[in-house]
Amino acid sequence: MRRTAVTEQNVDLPRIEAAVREILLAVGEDPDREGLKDTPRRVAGAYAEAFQGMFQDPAELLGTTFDIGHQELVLVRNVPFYSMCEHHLVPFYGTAHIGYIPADEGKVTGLSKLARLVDIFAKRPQIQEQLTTQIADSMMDHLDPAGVIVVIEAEHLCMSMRGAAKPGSKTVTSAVRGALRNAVTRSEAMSLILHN
Ligand SMILES: Nc1nc2c(ncn2[C@@H]2O[C@H](COP(=O)(O)OP(=O)(O)OP(=O)(O)O)[C@@H](O)[C@H]2O)c(=O)[nH]1
Ligand SMILES: [Zn+2]
Repeated sequence: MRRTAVTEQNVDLPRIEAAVREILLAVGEDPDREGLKDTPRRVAGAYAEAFQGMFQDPAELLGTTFDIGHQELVLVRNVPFYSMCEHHLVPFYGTAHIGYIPADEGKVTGLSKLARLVDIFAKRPQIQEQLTTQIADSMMDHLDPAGVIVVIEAEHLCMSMRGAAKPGSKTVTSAVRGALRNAVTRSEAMSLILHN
């Protein structure tokens, strides 16, 4: 399933508004009181923004490439992101580190595209492992690189503000593909990632 349009119009805002009104009623609130009367509309807009990655196409984003004959590691470190845990629909957020080695005939993309790629997959109902592998696999699919490494560190509000209630705990995930699976290359990339 591929959806390409990049607009909030793809999200059914009235449907979210109706659902938010139901939630407010269900917790015993009065959705018509002054402070809450615009809340369903605001939440619908906020959700449309939080899930806009559903309607963006990584193939299109990574479609603009160029060849600069660089076949060494390119690493973009500390890309901040906000995502929504698909189990609880509360945020998880942190930083992504994305590296790749262009192949002989491989393509190089703009650095900003890598940062935007994180958002395409972060702005969906997500789990951290899947976010990590989707970024890595999408780079493998669209840039034909020799290798890819993606490392993500995040705090999950579903673990901080509720449930296990462990604020400050960080989850780290990685996805490594192709030549970056090689122990030496991988450890070079990891030392650059950790060199904060
Ligand atoms: N693997 C993984 N788990 C996640 C992620 N985000 C949230 N979770 C976990 O998903 C699990 C859902 O567990 P359930 O037992 O179905 O839900 P729950 O009763 O709300 O669980 P608690 O959070 O332990 O209260 C929890 O352990 C969450 O910590 C993620 O990105 N990756
Ligand atoms: Zn959760």
